[in-house]
This record gives sequence, C-alpha cells and structure tokens, in this order.
Amino acid sequence: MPLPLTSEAAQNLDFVLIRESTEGLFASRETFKIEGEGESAAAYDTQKISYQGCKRVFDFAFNLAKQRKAQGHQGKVTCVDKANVLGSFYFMRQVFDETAKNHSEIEAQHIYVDAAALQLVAKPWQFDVLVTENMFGDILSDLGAGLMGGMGMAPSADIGFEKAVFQPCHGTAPDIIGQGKANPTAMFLSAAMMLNWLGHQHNNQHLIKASDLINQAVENAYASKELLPYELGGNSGTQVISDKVFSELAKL
Ligand SMILES: NC(=O)c1ccc[n+]([C@@H]2O[C@H](COP(=O)([O-])OP(=O)(O)OC[C@H]3O[C@@H](n4cnc5c(N)ncnc54)[C@H](O)[C@@H]3O)[C@@H](O)[C@H]2O)c1
Ligand SMILES: CC(C)[C@H](C(=O)O)[C@@H](O)C(=O)O
Repeated sequence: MPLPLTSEAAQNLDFVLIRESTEGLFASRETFKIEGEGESAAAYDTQKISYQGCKRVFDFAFNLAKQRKAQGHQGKVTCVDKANVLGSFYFMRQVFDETAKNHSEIEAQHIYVDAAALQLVAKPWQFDVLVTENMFGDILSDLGAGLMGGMGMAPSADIGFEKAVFQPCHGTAPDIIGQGKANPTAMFLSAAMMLNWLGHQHNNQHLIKASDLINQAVENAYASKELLPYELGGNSGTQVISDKVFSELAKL
C-alpha cells in the first residue's frame, strides 16, 4: 500500500485500535442538557464508563492480542485514557489493570490520549493492540486511517458477543459525492473482516478462505503499483480500483 509515512519502519505498520462503542462520552447523546438561559446558559454532556463496559472491551483486547501474538505480533495491549485529569478514566484504568492480571502473558501498558496522538504519528509501529473509550476511539481511528493511506483504506467492525456490523471507517464523503473518486478498498477489507468473523463464529473454513482471498487480491492490486487513489494524490477512482481488485481476485 502507498503510505503517507515514509520511514522504513512504517512499511510494517500493523496495529488494531479497539473502541468501546456503547458508552463513554457518546452515551450522553441520550442525556444531553442545557441549564440556564442566555449568557448564563451552560451545556452538559456526561461521560459514562461502566465496570461491565470496560471489562468486556478489555477482555476482547487481551484475547485479540493473544491471537495476534500467536501470529508473530508483539503481544501487547495499550490502554488509552486521560486518567491524570478525569475520574472516569482513572476508574477505567483500574479495571484495565485488574483485567491485565488475568492475561499475564500479554504486556499491558497505559498512555494518555494526548501522548498517544503524538506517538501514533511519530512511532506508530510501537503499538500492537490499542483500546480506548468511545470518543477517543472515534478520533484516533481517523488518525489510524490516515496512517494507512486515508479514509478509503481503513476497514472497521462493530463486534458484539453474538452479532457484528462491518463497514469502512469513513462516512458519506459529501465533498467528493458523484465524482467517482471514492476509494472502495476499505469496503473490500471490511467485507473480508466480516467473512473472517463469520468463519470463526460458525467454524466455517470456506468463509475464512474467502476472507483471505479478498485480502490477498487487495494486496496484489496495490503491489502491482498500478493504483494510486485520489486521496493519496493519484487518479485511481472507484471503478479503476474495483476492476483491479476483481481481476486480481479472479487470478487467485
Ligand atoms: N461509519 C459511519 O457511520 C460514519 C463515519 C464517519 C462519518 N459519518 C457521517 O458521514 C458524514 C460525513 O462526515 P465527514 O465528512 O466528517 O467524514 P467522512 O469520512 O465522510 O469524510 C472525511 C474525509 O475523508 C474522505 N473520504 C471518506 N471516505 C472516502 C473514500 N472512500 N475514498 C476517498 N476519500 C474518502 C472524504 O472525502 C473527506 O475528505 C457525516 O454525516 C458523518 O456523521 C458516518
Ligand atoms: C457518525 C458517528 C456517530 C460515527 C461514530 O462516531 O460512530 C462516526 O464518527 C464514526 O467514526 O463511525
């Protein structure tokens, strides 16, 4: 893939960002309030960080790090918080430390979100699995997408205990609507993640194989050096990138 970071280490960039997506600051969408009027008015959004919400997302992060370690990755989980300022994040950090004790074969570390923003740009290859609150995850996942080449490159998944939704990280891209410039790669990679997840859920090797084939076709399409998406300064649009990925898929 063509990457914005030119350092040689960046060529081996491979981390997963896990975002708790049911609570955090976003939970306030249900309870938002404005008190007072005129110049004395103040708006309040309240962050919710629950023990159960933390526990399930941290267990998921450590289990993922374990699977990745078996595939040769670092075996490390980094909790991104702001525990030096907000009590809710101090609480979250305590649950992280408690959970880490049950996964002693995995290295556990913390980083404040502002430091994480710097480190994700300066040395992102130091990370393996990052786990964080909803709002921080919303912001850092776009940063992560930028590191891997842009919004059109980044797949994502919302994974529950039994059900999951897969979609690219990006939104509706209103600034490029109708121009044929949208990069479909994130959509293909999200579909591959979906097949992989379904394959593991249902113990179906065909689905896992189909997922591997899509990933390989995308990799081969970019390895050909024929593609440079608009978001990276090139002129490969939706049709060109799709055609190339389909033709690589047909060869596998
Ligand atoms: N997953 C989601 O449901 C999701 C995620 C983000 C934004 N949104 C919604 O989408 C709308 C637009 O939000 P936004 O503009 O902040 O974010 P966006 O992700 O739609 O766009 C951000 C930037 O990335 C570019 N981009 C996005 N997808 C691209 C692609 N496939 N190929 C090339 N470039 C791409 C856009 O052109 C834009 O410059 C809003 O209504 C927002 O709420 C939804
Ligand atoms: C549209 C918005 C609610 C959405 C989110 O934060 O979940 C988006 O920003 C995203 O990153 O998927």
